[in-house]
Amino acid sequence: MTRLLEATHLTAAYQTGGVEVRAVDDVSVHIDEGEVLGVAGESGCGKSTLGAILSLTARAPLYVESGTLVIDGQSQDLAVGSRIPRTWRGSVVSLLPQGAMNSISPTLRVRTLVYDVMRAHNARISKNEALDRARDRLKELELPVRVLDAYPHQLSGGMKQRVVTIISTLLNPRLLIADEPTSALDVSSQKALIDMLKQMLEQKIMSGVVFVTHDLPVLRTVSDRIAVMYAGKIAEIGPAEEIATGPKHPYSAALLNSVLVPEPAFRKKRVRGIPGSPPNLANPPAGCRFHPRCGLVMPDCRTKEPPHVGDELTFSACFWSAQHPGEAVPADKAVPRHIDDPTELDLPAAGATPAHAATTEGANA
Ligand SMILES: Nc1ncnc2c1ncn2[C@@H]1O[C@H](COP(=O)(O)OP(=O)(O)OP(=O)(O)O)[C@@H](O)[C@H]1O
Repeated sequence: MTRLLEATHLTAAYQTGGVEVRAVDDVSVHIDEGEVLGVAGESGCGKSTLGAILSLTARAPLYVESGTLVIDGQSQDLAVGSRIPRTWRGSVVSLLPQGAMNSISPTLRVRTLVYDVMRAHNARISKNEALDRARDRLKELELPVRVLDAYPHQLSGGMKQRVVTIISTLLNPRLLIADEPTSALDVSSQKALIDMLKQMLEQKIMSGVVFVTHDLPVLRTVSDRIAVMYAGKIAEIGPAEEIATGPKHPYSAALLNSVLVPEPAFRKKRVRGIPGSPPNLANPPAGCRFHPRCGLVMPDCRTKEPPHVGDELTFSACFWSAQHPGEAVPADKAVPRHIDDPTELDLPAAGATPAHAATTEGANA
């Protein structure tokens, strides 16, 4: 397998009103050519922020403190102050942002949007050239060329999302970062979009996809590997089937156990929520960030950073995994039945806004 992306030591924080929320903390991810990497985790765990860093779209109040991307042997430093060449955005990495299909202006035809996007990357491109490129792409993907003449409201939700995906990839980016692309779609439109993304990978329109969603069944269908994030860090990363059927990190096991869908693999399991709530990232717990909610917690978890057990493509960041290498977590042991000391959870005071309720507009706009 050829390596497409090496992203190392990514750290970024939101700085608002004197409070620093480190939403992604020393995360490294690697993607091979042709792979779809799914990113899962509860709301507020840093999925969209990771997407913003990888797609080079982080902007105030989100500041990248450190990190390097290597794509096709070209290295790019991401820390604040680094010069990011214009050519990287759109043609090396491209973002399909959360809610993109609802942010299309209702007064513009799709063809105008295509031209505006292409012109933003190449001021000298003619309208005909831009539209020819879009027409060819629609034909390659067996979609009707007449969508170019439509206004957004004339397209179904599923078609709108496929069109936005096509526009985001007109420059053939090496890596597409898709943030919750299927969340607002019905199941048949979800399937159509996933099939189209796979077709685009086969046709080498792009060479890899980072697919961010909280929807585990969708991730299992679309991803080759899944990264499970918790409180700004990767708890576990591994082949999608292994994560879905034999997770090695207690948090992955707990997350899977709380899925409420009638999928055959999940149907036999007793669905159980995860007690407590994710920590406030302005003040995360010491040691393993999941330790206050973990059923397999041991003394080291409270004070020490957990080791990565495995290799760079497949690992579980966990002391239990270090003692049980290769073993799946027993699902009924992943979380405690009760949490005796709720103060350990760093819950917000009554009436306070949880940290993860803040807007992400700044990061992905
Ligand atoms: N503009 C912002 N200002 C301050 N904090 C923010 C901002 N945007 C996000 N955060 C915080 O950063 C953390 C990570 O947020 P992020 O949106 O990346 O999570 P997520 O996993 O994508 O969540 P969701 O699934 O709800 O989109 C959260 O604690 C959130 O409160």
